[in-house]
Amino acid sequence: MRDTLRSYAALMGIGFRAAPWHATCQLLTGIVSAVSFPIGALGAKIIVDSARSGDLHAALGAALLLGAVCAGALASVFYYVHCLFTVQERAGAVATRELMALVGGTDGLAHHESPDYQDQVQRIREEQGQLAGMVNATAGVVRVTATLAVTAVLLVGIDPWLLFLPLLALPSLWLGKVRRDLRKRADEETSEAERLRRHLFELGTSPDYGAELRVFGLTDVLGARHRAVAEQVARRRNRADWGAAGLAAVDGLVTALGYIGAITLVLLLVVHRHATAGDVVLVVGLAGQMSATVGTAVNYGTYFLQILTVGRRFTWLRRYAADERRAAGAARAQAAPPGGAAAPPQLPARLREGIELRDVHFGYTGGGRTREVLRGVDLRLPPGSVVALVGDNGAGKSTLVKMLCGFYRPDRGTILVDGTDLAAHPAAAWRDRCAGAFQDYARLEFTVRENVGVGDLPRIADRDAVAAAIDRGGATATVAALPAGDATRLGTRWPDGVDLSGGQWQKLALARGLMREQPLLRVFDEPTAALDAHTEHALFERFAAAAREGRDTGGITVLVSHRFSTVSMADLIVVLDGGRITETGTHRELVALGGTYAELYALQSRGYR
Ligand SMILES: Nc1ncnc2c1ncn2[C@@H]1O[C@H](COP(=O)(O)OP(=O)(O)OP(=O)(O)O)[C@@H](O)[C@H]1O
Repeated sequence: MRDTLRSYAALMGIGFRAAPWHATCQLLTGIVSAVSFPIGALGAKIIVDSARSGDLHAALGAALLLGAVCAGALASVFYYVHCLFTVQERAGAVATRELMALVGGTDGLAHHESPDYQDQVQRIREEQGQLAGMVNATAGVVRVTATLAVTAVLLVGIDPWLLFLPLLALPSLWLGKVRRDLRKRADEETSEAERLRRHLFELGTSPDYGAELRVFGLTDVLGARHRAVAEQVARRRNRADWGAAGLAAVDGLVTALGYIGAITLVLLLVVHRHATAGDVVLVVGLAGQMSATVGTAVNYGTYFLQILTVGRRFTWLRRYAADERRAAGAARAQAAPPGGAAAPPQLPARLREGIELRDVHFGYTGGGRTREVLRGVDLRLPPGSVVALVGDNGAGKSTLVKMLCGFYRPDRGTILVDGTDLAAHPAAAWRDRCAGAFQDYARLEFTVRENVGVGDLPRIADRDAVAAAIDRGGATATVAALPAGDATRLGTRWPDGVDLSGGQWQKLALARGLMREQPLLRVFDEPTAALDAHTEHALFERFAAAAREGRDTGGITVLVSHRFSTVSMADLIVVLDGGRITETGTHRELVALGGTYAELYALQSRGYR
């Protein structure tokens, strides 16, 4: 219950924060328009009764009241609709931003691997439009409640038994909830299949996979799989829809019987002179309106509950993010030096001792089990050094790089930065001192300048700094050849957008990773796979020279590459195998050792001869 209230408050908060005036007016104008119909029916009753008793003044007064009520209802409906759209639009933007902050704002990456998390995020993505709808749903429920309340008062005035008419809304609401539950269960049961269906669609239509699909002739296979999955989803959802349709028929029957019963009762009252002709008009009007009101009540009630479900997911995400923050805070507190000050330790301006990994273990958790990927890694990265990580695919190189960046916390062991546990530092403070380029670099469809400048946000508008980073990334010629130079917009979905080759995108990602000038840690996790070996070698030679020049800050450069011509220039080479370090040393030392490195180096060198 507390969760439900919290979810409700969160979603109403989004609407009221986004458009406070319009949200308030939507609720108020909703009430005005809701009571106008029963009041109008009352006006009709007074007109009929006054006409029958020959009271012209009362009849004309009631006619005037009716006209005023109609005018008020029309005006309030217009403003209600205006408020509805305004709230919906503004709240949608606020909700989307909050969602982006929740998903992208957590310190680490571990949540992206949790199936539970992915499932919630996927569903919330599909239903995100509803996050903005709570003010609308509440206004709808308030409107229906106001109509039912005024109707009940008017009916009780004729005969208390007529109260059963508005009370018929209750079974209708219950049947509506059962119908909604049927559909919800079907959606939940088909959510995995639905994800697969979307993935197949994406594979079949994305330009990224076009070449492979054609080479392997996969289009038909994907189509057949898509058909099978779509049929499975449709079968399950159809079953739920038929069940819901049956319940809707029962609901309609109950409402119709209620209508007939109310009119019969008031006619009997007239026959026994306990009611007037005007009462018949009033009951016919109210009962006729009742089925529409009950229908609206069911729709808004269902909509309300649906949004509440999305709200619970939203609250779940919020809580997840808060738990993550708390866990990071607890880890920081635990890692803080004993007897240290309450404030977190400061990162040094320059590294003196370097970075040290002590018995670091880490595993990815999925499907209820953890698979260990790093097993007792002990490693010292000296200040100002260029360190290369090598090893077979899946050896754990990228995982180690991500741990150094603070994206994952070790399951066991510690990472020390100048002797202080990395976990003791706020994640954001450490990330501000890191830079890098990764295998899965982002293709940001902004201008070239922004694409590179986001690598150091405070200097994004500094054209010289961006040009220098583009030069360091070896992308000057690429950018010069673009129609508007560094102001060229990238991406084919924009009218003036230009697409780049894989290698050109990678050079921009490299330039982005080189925007920060004096980070304590710079990582290059195979960001040059699309470049030829000579270009990669030349670029890394320049990076290494720049890193060595900047040794006064003690910054460490870690690079991952499968090309030994690049790796050989590092000050320290680390060979990883199955999550363990098997060899460390300089190129010369490792060749002399005659182990895995020497063997692989010899193999690649022969290939180049
Ligand atoms: N997000 C993840 N969730 C679960 N397992 C993962 C994840 N990322 C990597 N792994 C697994 O961890 C192991 C190490 O992966 P990692 O990417 O660190 O290797 P790598 O040495 O960088 O490989 P490559 O040279 O292919 O890039 C692999 O077996 C991989 O399947």
